Amino acid sequence: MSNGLFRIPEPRNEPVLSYAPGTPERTALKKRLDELSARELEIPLVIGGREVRTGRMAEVRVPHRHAQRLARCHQAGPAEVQAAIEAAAQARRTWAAMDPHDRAAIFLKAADLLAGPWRQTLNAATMLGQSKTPYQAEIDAACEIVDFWRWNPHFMERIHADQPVSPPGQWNRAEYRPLEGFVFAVTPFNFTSIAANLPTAPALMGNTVVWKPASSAVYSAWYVLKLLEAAGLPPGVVNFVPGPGRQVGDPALASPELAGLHFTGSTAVFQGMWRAIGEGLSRYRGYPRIVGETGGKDFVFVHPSAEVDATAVALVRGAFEYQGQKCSAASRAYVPESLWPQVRDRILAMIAEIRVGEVEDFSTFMGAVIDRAAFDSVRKYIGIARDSSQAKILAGGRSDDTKGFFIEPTLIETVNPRFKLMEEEIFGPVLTVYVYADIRLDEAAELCASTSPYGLTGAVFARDRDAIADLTRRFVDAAGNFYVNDKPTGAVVGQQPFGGARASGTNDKAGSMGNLLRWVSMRAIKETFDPPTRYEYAYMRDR
Ligand SMILES: NC(=O)c1ccc[n+]([C@@H]2O[C@H](COP(=O)([O-])OP(=O)(O)OC[C@H]3O[C@@H](n4cnc5c(N)ncnc54)[C@H](O)[C@@H]3O)[C@@H](O)[C@H]2O)c1
Ligand SMILES: N[C@@H](CCC=O)C(=O)O
Repeated sequence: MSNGLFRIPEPRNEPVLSYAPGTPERTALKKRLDELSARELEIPLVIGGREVRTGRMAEVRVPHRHAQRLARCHQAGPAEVQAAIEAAAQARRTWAAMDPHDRAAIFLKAADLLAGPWRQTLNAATMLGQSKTPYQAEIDAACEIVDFWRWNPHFMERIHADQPVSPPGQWNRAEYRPLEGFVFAVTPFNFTSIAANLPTAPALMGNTVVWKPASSAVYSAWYVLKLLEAAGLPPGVVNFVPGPGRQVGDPALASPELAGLHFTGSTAVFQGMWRAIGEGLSRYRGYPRIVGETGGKDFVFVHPSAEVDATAVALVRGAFEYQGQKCSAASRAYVPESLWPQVRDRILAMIAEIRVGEVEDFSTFMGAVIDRAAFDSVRKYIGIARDSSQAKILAGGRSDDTKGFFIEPTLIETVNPRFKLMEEEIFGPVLTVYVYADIRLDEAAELCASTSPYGLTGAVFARDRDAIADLTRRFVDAAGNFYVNDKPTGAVVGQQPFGGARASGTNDKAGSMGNLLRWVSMRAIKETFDPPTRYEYAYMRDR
């Protein structure tokens, strides 16, 4: 332990670079894209710091150019999961005992490496593997990961600083112990930052981790792991076991050593995992901590006092950036009929300009959706609108999978506020709008608050201050991240802690003290300096 009350450096958010023509970051990113694109990787498992090759292979392809194979990835199964659990147990002995400042230093160093020499590797890997544009990669794979790794040590310090009072004669202490067992981190395809944060937040708090990345994002996940190794993360702290969901998930959840699940992904998968833990409860040493951030059906509610241009831009960016594949994406909007013609025409004008294509072409605003399953699923939803008398496709709706999984930004108007596309998560570039009569605003707000089972993000556009206050109150349970006059995407660590309630998850807020508290188990220590030496109490003395 340290002989000093060390202070974690004050966190600050990593500035977002512009990649504008002529900037050094643009040149560096293009060079790195060329370098990564020129070679195919073979991605092994990494268990206890050793590379493991199973020979059972999955392919990683570029979503916007699916003829190109980026990598072949070895797949884990039950035997490798068991080996990863054992490696985590072995590493826990020294990692849990390590001074928290030393653990923090590893992640702070990783943050600096990423802000500097590793930045364009993670950005390029995310662009190629997940079809993100330079800006979308930068805010995710560079800035948000750096932010997680700078802010989490700060939050850890604040947790450790929270100590009980000590009356005279005693010293009371709170110790924030890591959980007794391993944490299973299961990460989604759509954010490299989530892939980086889910294993490392519990690790920072002294836990060791078995990490299952999403198969469709294993390419950038591999570089996250290599960066952590470069920053000095000891072997066995994070064990990397890519593979099919159930092949990896079932044995991990069945292990008596499971102490926590850190999940982000779809609601259905999370609910299945929760059930599996519940049904097997008696096998565990304790009660596994379950943290899961899941799906959304995020809304924009437009008040008649809203500013048209700001509303239209928020809808376009909120709905179509990263092809609508954000849990926070605007996918349903409620617009008053008095504003709709102007808002609609502004959106149509922007959609007409938007370029969809290969993200290495820096003039694109959108790339491809992640894979064929996503492509088929989004097309199915568009087909439902096309076939319905209750909906009209105002723009987009076409798709092309000849070279990549491209889907046009699609604007749909429906006359049914409970139309399927107003209720279900689509996870693609589809925005459905219900136009309400201005005099029926109350009813529209009630519909907006109650239509979907989710409660992740939502936004209100209004200039009228009373309306802002009123709608903020009405939507109190409808969104864990609520925006006023801003799009519902783009939360920043340390600024808007992220997560939703209802079917959207446990709302433990990634990148906050709340999340880190789930990975520790407090021990209260009381030390008495001059303990009593007689058993009687004072009131007994007149006997
Ligand atoms: N709320 C949030 O913060 C947030 C953030 C990002 C994504 N999401 C949600 O994630 C979803 C999109 O991501 P996705 O397509 O990667 O989600 P997904 O649920 O298909 O997969 C998530 C992870 O779970 C794994 N998995 C699937 N079945 C499993 C099983 N039976 N056992 C163990 N692991 C299993 C996958 O391989 C992947 O690693 C959307 O619903 C989106 O809203 C939510
Ligand atoms: N935190 C991200 C969304 C993550 C989910 O996909 C945002 O705020 O847009």
